[in-house]
Amino acid sequence: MSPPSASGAVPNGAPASPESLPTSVAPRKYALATLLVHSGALEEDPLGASSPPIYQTATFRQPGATTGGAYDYTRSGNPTRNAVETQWAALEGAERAFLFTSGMAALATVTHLLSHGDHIVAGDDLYGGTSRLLARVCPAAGLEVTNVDTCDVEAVIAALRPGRTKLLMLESPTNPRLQICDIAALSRAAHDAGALVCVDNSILTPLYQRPLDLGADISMTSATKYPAGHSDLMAGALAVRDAGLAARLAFLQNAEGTGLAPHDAWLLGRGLKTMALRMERQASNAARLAAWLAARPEVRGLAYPGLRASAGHSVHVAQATGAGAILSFTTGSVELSRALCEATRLFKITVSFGGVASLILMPCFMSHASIPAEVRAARGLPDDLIRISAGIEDIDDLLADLEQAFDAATKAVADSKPALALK
Ligand SMILES: Cc1ncc(COP(=O)(O)O)c(C=O)c1O
Ligand SMILES: N[C@@H](CCSC[C@H](N)C(=O)O)C(=O)O
Repeated sequence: MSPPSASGAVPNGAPASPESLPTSVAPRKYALATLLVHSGALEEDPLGASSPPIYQTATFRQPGATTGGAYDYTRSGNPTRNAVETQWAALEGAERAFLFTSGMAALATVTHLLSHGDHIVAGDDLYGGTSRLLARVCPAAGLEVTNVDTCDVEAVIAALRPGRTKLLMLESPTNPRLQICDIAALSRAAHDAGALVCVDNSILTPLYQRPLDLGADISMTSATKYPAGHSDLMAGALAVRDAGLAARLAFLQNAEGTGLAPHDAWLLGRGLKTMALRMERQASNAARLAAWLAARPEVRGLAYPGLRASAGHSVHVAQATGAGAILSFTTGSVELSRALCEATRLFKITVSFGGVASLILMPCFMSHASIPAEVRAARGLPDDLIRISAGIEDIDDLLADLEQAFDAATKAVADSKPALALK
C-alpha cells in the first residue's frame, strides 16, 4: 500500500485506491470473507508481523523543511487508519474509503458536501440519530429536508426537486422497522434529478449488500456495529467510487478532524477479521428467532428481511446476499413489550446492534427517543415496537430465554391492572 504524500497535494493523504493493494488482496480476486482476513497492510509489513503495528503518533518527522514525507500529521493521514481504509475500500468495491470517529461523524460529513439552500430527500424510517441530524442540524446550515417513504419509488420521485435536491439519504433495511427500498431504482431516479445517493448500510455491511454495485454514490456503515463487533469501539465508514467525491471527503475528513484514531482503527481492523464468521452465526440465529417469533400469538408485525412474508422480501433478495441479524415486532401493548424486554436474561436491554451479545430494546424509548413523539406517531413508529439484535450465543439458549421471558411478561401484565393497551 502506497503511503500518502504529506505535501498537501492530497488533502487527507491516503490514496487508498484498490489498484494500490498488493495483487494478492485485490478486489474481486477473493471473496469478501477472505478479504476480511487478509489485509494489504500485513502483506507489506517488513518484519512479517501477524498483527499490524499501531502508529500511535500525532506527528511524523519530515525529511526536510521543504520536502514532505509520506505522512505529516495523524489528522491528515495515519498508516494504521490508512491500512484499514484500504481494506474497507476493497470490501465495498470502492475507489476509496474513509474511517471516521463514529457513524454519525461519517453521516454528518456527507451532509457537509452540500451548500446552503440545497435540498435533501431522506427516508421516513431512519435511525433516530440520523433523523436528529437531518431535522435539527441540517436546517441550521440552510439545508432543507423532506422525509418520504423510500419503499415507494414514485413517492421519492415526487419529492425530488431536479437541480435543487443534492442528496438522497437511504437506509435499507431501515432501522428499526427493517423496511426495504429498491436501491438501484432510487439511485437512477436521484441521478436523473442531479442528486447524490448515500445508502446507510449499517444493518448489512458490505458482506451482505454492496450499495455502490447497486448504483449508490456513497456507501455508509456504522462500523461501531458489525465491523467492530464487540461493542467496544465507535467508528463510521464511507466508501465511494468517484475520485472527485473521494477528494472532497478526504478534504472534509482532514479539515474537520473527524478521522478515526490509530488505536481505534487497529481495533476495527481486528474486528474485521472475524466479521464474516460472526455475521453468519448472527444471521442464522436471527432466522431461527424470526421463525420462532412468527409462531407466538403475542407477536404482531414481525419484520425480518429473511421472512418470505416480510414486505420488500423480493426486492431484498435481489439486492442483498443475506438477511442480517436484526428483527423487530410489536406486541399490541407497551406494558407487555416493556415486561418482555425486562424479563429476558441473555438479551440485554441496550442500544446499538451487531455485537456478539444479543440485545433487545424498545426503539421509541431508546434508540429513536430523540425523534419527537408526534413525528414518530406521524411516521407510524409504534411505542410498543421491540427490536432484537441477534448475537452469537447458542440458539437453544436464546430461544429458551425468549420463551421464559414471554411467559413471565404475559403473567406480569395479566397480574397488573390496568394494562396500558394500544389500540
Ligand atoms: C442505521 C444507523 N446508522 C448510523 C448510526 C450511527 O452510528 P454511530 O453510533 O457509530 O455513530 C446508527 C447507530 O448509532 C445506526 O443504527
Ligand atoms: N443516546 C444515543 C442513542 C444511540 S442508539 C444506537 C444505535 N444506532 C441503535 O440504533 O441502537 C443517541 O441519542 O444517539
